Amino acid sequence: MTDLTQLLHALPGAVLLSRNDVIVYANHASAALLEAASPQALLGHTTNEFVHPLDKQRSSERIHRVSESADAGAGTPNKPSEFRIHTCRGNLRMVLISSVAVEVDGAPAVLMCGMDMTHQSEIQEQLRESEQNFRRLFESMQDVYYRTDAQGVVQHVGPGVRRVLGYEPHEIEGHTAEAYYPQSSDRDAFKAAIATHGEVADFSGQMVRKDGRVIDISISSHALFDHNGEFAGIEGIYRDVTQRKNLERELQRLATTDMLTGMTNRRAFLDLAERTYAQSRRKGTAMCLLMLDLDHFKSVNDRFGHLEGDRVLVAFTQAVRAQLRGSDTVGRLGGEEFCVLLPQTDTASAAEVATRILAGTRAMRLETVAGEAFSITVSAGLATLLASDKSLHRLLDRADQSLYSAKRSGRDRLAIDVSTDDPGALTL
Ligand SMILES: Nc1nc2c(ncn2[C@@H]2O[C@H](COP(=O)(O)OP(=O)(O)OP(=O)(O)O)[C@@H](O)[C@H]2O)c(=O)[nH]1
Repeated sequence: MTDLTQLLHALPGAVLLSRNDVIVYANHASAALLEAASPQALLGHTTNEFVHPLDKQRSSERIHRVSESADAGAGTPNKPSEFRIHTCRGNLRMVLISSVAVEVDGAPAVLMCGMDMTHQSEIQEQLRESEQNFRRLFESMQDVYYRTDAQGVVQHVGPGVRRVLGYEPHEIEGHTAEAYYPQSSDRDAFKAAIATHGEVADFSGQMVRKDGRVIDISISSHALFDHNGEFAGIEGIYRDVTQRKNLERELQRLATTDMLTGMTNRRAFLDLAERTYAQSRRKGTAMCLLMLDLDHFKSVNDRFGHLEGDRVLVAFTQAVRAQLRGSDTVGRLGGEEFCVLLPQTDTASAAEVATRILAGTRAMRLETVAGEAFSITVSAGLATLLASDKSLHRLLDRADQSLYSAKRSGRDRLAIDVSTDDPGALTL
């Protein structure tokens, strides 16, 4: 027994022996755990003295049960359980305790062993706190987190989906993501990008909300692979960028529109004409430019004032617009000079349009705010894209020259570029 006592003293785990709840033996590790001066200092104290008031009842019940479980000898140890313990110095510790009924020197006793879990408990608390922080962040995130399987079926979607798409997460989970894309081409382009690069960042697309409204979204995602390297799905986030897109669209509109007439401004018109020119050359399709310039517009300003002049410009551009197809574009090149871009149009058709514009302008019944009636006329110069044209500027120049010739020969008329080899080309 003496040898065994020496061994128990050397044991790193805390061991206590109690009889009628009074400590009759304590090893060095238990003195260290309870911050007692020595093992002897613990003798005569009850074990319950050290237990935190909130854990006292549970502790007494367990010791009572374990004592009763013994039938004339060693009983079954109870399951280890954590208890808050106050040390002799008043420090709080979390201790994992297990006890068993024993018989020592012919009398029943309870043998307890304890392990200090204070540190582990702190780690758990930190983990819990970090988990709670993560959850809070996840719940309040503006972005919607989502994960699909290899077939595109949504496995998980974050709570942000309520705000962005108006659905509860469970209404989305289990369905394929395709259902929420108004244009399948968006989803196809997204899948192709993921297949090629394994990820996409700030990918633009559109989605349909539960209430039917189409919103602009931006997606950042990456492909998932299983441990065999097989494609296992997609994980990422998307966010509602409708406001940003609307703002961008508005800025784009402002940057490309002439404020007075609402027609395309000079820079945007020339950009579009450049693109149309390149496309016509590539595809070998026809294209015409029609230059328009109001006649003696200075006299309108001089007679009625600049504001009346502005109203004439607005009325004139609306009258021009009314004669055109949706694919034609009116650009305000400056002042009272306009240009009409007529893609996929031959000279004869463009001349018909020009003649209608001239007649329409002539027929406009204008009236000042003060009620004075007047009318205006316009001169037009038409040029058709030629195989020999090396740049858009060549075409613009020829349309300009024609306009000059219309002005010189009396105004209120159309002049067609004479260098055109189109058989429908005429100088009116
Ligand atoms: N009201 C108004 N007038 C403008 C605007 N831009 C240019 N103008 C005027 O348009 C007139 C153009 O005059 P001119 O270039 O001499 O040409 P015109 O009088 O139309 O004569 P022709 O072109 O030779 O038939 C000038 O009086 C400009 O002040 C505008 O935004 N608003």
